[in-house]
Amino acid sequence: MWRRVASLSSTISSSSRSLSRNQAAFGLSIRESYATEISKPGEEGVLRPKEKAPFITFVLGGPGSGKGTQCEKIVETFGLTHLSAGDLLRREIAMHTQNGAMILNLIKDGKIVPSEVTVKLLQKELESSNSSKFLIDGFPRTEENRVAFERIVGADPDVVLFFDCPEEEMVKRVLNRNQGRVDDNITTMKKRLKIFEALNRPVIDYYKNKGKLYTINAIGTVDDIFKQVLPIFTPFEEQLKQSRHVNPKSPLVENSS
Ligand SMILES: Nc1ncnc2c1ncn2[C@@H]1O[C@H](COP(=O)(O)OP(=O)(O)O)[C@@H](O)[C@H]1O
Ligand SMILES: O=c1ccn([C@@H]2O[C@H](COP(=O)(O)OP(=O)(O)O)[C@@H](O)[C@H]2O)c(=O)[nH]1
Ligand SMILES: [Mg+2]
Repeated sequence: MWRRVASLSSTISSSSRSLSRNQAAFGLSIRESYATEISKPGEEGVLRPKEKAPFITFVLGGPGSGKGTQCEKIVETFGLTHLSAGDLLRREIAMHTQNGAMILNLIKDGKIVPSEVTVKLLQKELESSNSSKFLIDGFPRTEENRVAFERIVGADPDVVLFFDCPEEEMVKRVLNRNQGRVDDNITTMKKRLKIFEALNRPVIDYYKNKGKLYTINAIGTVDDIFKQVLPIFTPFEEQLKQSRHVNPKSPLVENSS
């Protein structure tokens, strides 16, 4: 669904001037204009509503706060498609792509990869997916990331989760993670915590001010924490039920028996 809509993005950017005119004329935002179909011959200048924008959840929290772990539970229960920005970047390293070496150096040093690189990777995944409900894990890390996503993808999150965890706990978890990650060591972890406070906090505050932020106390067992996550999605029940990838065991799927 999203792929079909987003494939219009090249048409849109190549005719941005006429699009702005159309947007102005119809009072449409970029997000809404992605959800329209360009008119057929004989219907010039008419933008007809076509597809709904995707349901997007951003998952924020410091390193080791449990984002990835809770994302797995959310996917299992609600069938959203999980896109981990960190995993996409690590895949670039593993595949030795053009940006692979640069990404590796930044991750080793706990620094943030240029927004354009990360947003393009996310955009590719969003466009090639048949899903219309996404969990974007570990992104946006900075205000610049947030603005770049808005500009390039042209979508806003419906929900922003923030896993709030004390630093000592995050350090303990990261040092015990055991996934062989180049950044799971005390030196890089200290840098990552500083970068989280300096660059990710403003993003968290931004969504708080927009009324989209859901703060979760990330201390406790995985299941206890998930109990706080579950009700956040209840108001979105109808939208999530329409997902093609929804897990049949999801509490949001009506029992047919
Ligand atoms: N509630 C929890 N209590 C204890 N350990 C946890 C909890 N949630 C996750 N972990 C563990 O902590 C480590 C970091 O979790 P992860 O989900 O990878 O965090 P993040 O994606 O935020 O860095 C992993 O080894 C994970 O198994
Ligand atoms: O949008 C992103 C996501 C991740 N990273 C880099 O990838 C690392 C690991 O991110 P991930 O989300 O996998 O780490 P987690 O918070 O889950 O431990 C970060 O420290 C950054 O160096 C980045 O630059 N931009
Ligand atoms: Mg993670």
